[in-house]
Amino acid sequence: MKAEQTKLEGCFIIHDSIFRDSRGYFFESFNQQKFAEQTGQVVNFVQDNQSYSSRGVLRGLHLQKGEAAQAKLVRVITGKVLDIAVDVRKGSPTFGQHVAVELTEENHTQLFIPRGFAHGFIVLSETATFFYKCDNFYNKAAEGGIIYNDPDIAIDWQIPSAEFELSEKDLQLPGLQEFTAAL
Ligand SMILES: Cc1cn([C@H]2C[C@H](O)[C@@H](COP(=O)(O)OP(=O)(O)O[C@H]3O[C@H](C)C(=O)[C@H](O)[C@H]3O)O2)c(=O)[nH]c1=O
Repeated sequence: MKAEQTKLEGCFIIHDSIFRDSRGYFFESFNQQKFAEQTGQVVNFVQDNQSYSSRGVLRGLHLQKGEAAQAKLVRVITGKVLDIAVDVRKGSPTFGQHVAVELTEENHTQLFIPRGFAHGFIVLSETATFFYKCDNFYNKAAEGGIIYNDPDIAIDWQIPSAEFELSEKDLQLPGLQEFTAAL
C-alpha cells in the first residue's frame, strides 16, 4: 500500500497493492503495521460499517463529537462514490477545507479520515456498496454534522442536485458557522 498525504494534515489517500491473476484479485484492505509505517499513525479500529445506496443518495456530512470522535478508513466494494472529508478540527489551519476523492470498485482507492473531520459521500454509479472501519464505537448522543450544501465549504457533488436523495435528518443539519459556534 502507499499513503498519499492530502492538503489536510492527517488525511491520506490510500493506494492499495492489488495482486491480480487469472482467478481475479487479492489485496490487504488494512494492515495496521504497514498503515503506521506509511502514515505515522497507529490506528485501532473497533467497528466496521457497510451501507448500500442508489445513484444520487448523499449521506453526510456527519461526525461524532468530543470523546466519541471517529477516525474512518473508507472504501467502495461495488460502484463509485465521490467521498468528502471536511476538516472541522478546532484551531486547524485548514479548518473548513475539504478533500474530494472518487472511490470505485475498480481503483480500490481508500480514504483515511482522522478524528475531527466531517464525512460524507454521494453515489455516482447506479448503486454502491460502501464499507468503512471506525476507531471508536457508534454513539448516537454524540452525533453531529453540517449541511451538505454549506456555501463556505462549497462542495461540488458532481451530479445535478435534482438527483440528490438525503435523509430528513441530514436535510436539517446546521451550516458550518452554526456548527462552529457550538464547538
Ligand atoms: C452510523 C451508525 C448508524 N447506526 C444506525 C442508526 C440508524 O438507525 C441507522 C442509519 O443511520 P444513519 O442514517 O445515520 O446512516 P448514514 O446516513 O449512513 O450515516 C453514516 O454516514 C456517514 C457517511 C458517516 O460517515 C457516518 O459513519 C454515518 O453517520 O443505522 C448504527 O446502528 N450504528 C452506526 O454506527
